[in-house]
Amino acid sequence: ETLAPEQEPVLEAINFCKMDKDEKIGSTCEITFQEINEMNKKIRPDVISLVATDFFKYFKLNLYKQCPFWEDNNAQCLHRACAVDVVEDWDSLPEYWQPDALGSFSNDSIEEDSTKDDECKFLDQLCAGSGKTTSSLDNKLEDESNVDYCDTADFANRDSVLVDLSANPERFTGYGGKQAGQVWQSIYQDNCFTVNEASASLAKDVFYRLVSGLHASIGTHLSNEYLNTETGKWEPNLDLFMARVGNFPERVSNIYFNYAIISKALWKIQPYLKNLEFCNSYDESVKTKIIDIISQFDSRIFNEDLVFEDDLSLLLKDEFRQRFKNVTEIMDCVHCDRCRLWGKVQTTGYATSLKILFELDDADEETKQNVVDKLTKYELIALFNTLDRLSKSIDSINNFERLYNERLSDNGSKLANYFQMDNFFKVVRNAGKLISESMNEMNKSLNNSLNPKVKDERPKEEKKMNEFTDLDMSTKKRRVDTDITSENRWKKAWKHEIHNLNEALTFLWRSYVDLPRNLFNMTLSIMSRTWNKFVGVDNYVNEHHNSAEYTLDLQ
Ligand SMILES: Cc1cc2nc3c(=O)[nH]c(=O)nc-3n(C[C@H](O)[C@H](O)[C@H](O)COP(=O)(O)OP(=O)(O)OC[C@H]3O[C@@H](n4cnc5c(N)ncnc54)[C@H](O)[C@@H]3O)c2cc1C
Repeated sequence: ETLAPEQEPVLEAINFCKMDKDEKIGSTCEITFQEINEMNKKIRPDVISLVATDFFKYFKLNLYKQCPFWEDNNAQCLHRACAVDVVEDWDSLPEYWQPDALGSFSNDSIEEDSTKDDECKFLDQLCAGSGKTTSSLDNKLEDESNVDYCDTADFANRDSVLVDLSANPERFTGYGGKQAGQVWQSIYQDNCFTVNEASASLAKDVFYRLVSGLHASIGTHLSNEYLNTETGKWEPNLDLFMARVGNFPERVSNIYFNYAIISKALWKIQPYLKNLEFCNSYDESVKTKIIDIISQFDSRIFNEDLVFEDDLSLLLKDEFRQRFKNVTEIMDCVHCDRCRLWGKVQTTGYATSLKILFELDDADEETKQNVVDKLTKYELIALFNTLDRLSKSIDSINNFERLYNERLSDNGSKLANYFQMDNFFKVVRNAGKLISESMNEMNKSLNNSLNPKVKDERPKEEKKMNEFTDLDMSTKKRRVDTDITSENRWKKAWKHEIHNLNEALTFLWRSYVDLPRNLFNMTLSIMSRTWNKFVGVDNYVNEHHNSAEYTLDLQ
């Protein structure tokens, strides 16, 4: 789509998130970026307090599972930041978590009853007698269903550990390099559907956006909580965010897209949540929070009916489900435990939302209720924690916007005129490729001029594009001129000439000043050479480099 002429000056003034806040976030979503920003502001406090409750802050995973897809040499990320603190110190838990308060529960009984989900029992006790959630978990573990988008049997594995998510925040760990790249590459490769390409295209698009949105959300968190080695504090790193996410509007928009997916899934199960009983003492407040959050959502946010609407739908849906299941299992190939933990939480959250979105519709009311009742508590925990991750990502993106503008105004340069607050999200309609390419280049030169230390990953990204051939990424144009305006070009040329003139005059001046010394050195050298010749010895006086010699620095 081409731009209306009156928009062009505004578009020239865009910085990294080249999206119009008033644009819709995708063809399957009747909602704009701005509407999601506003929605998120309203729910954020409730989401924060919900995931901090005892029901939602624990998750279970198997940290020792082998990578099922390729030969893994069991290497581990050994940074402290990669580690996960599992729940071992039971004494540190609040009173209502203690074995006494939980009746018959004890560590001995855990070891004896190894056929069941031990720590699940621990959680189940919290909701003792509360019916649905507890019993549905048990049912679920026995009932091998074919509507799952992730492997829920993992939650019943006796090697699994219970983890307090609030004690293991998702942040920068230092994990990366070839191994992390291999995991991402294989996740993106799962996007290659074999069924009829045309009918697969929308599903493929949804799949790609889900994965890319997850990737971008992780990138946002690791940039938002980055260890500043000078202060020892975890703080936002704007440059890192720009390099990983901010300079790629598509990635930012995929975070919003994932937000739409999760919130539509929650919107859809709202009528069937009545049977869920969380925990006696928290039941009411937890439920109230959930209802308050979901009541802010809007059914227009995502239209799942469009994704699998033609004849090939069933086949495609099966393939989609299996491929997404693979994505959740690839998490077992992640060498950094902390990253694996959050990767599992989020892929389980997405898998749960896909199950709700794509498996709930054809059923009658009773069957729908049954599907919701059968959600395991870990699926619910993952679903709400994934909402929290996305909600925090969106919050952080808005904060990075503020930091970016602050930096621009600190520089006090004329460039600030190009980046007014309102322009942050202004977009190139439908992210027209040509414009976005030139904007990327402009951002690059701006970043460099704002902060010479800015780490620009562009060449690396370009290099890696060969490895990620399935990714739909535009090829970057070679930069011809890094100046932004013709005014700047004249300024630069003027400075350049003045510098050269200065160099020439200094050179002349130094030649006159150095003349007597140079004449003396020359005479001495000729005399010594003549004397050596006269007495018949080799010439041992070599010309030596004069440190005082002035070199020209012409540009
Ligand atoms: C499951 C998982 C969880 C992780 N969790 C954490 C964590 O909690 N903390 C932490 O510090 N690190 C985490 N990492 C590592 C992190 O994601 C990066 O892999 C790492 O920081 C190295 O980044 P990179 O710049 O080399 O490129 P990577 O992020 O590894 O990306 C590889 C390539 O993918 C493409 N790409 C990048 N982002 C996107 C996107 N959003 N959409 C489409 N394509 C994209 C680019 O071509 C890029 O070169 C995790 C990795 C994985 C696989």
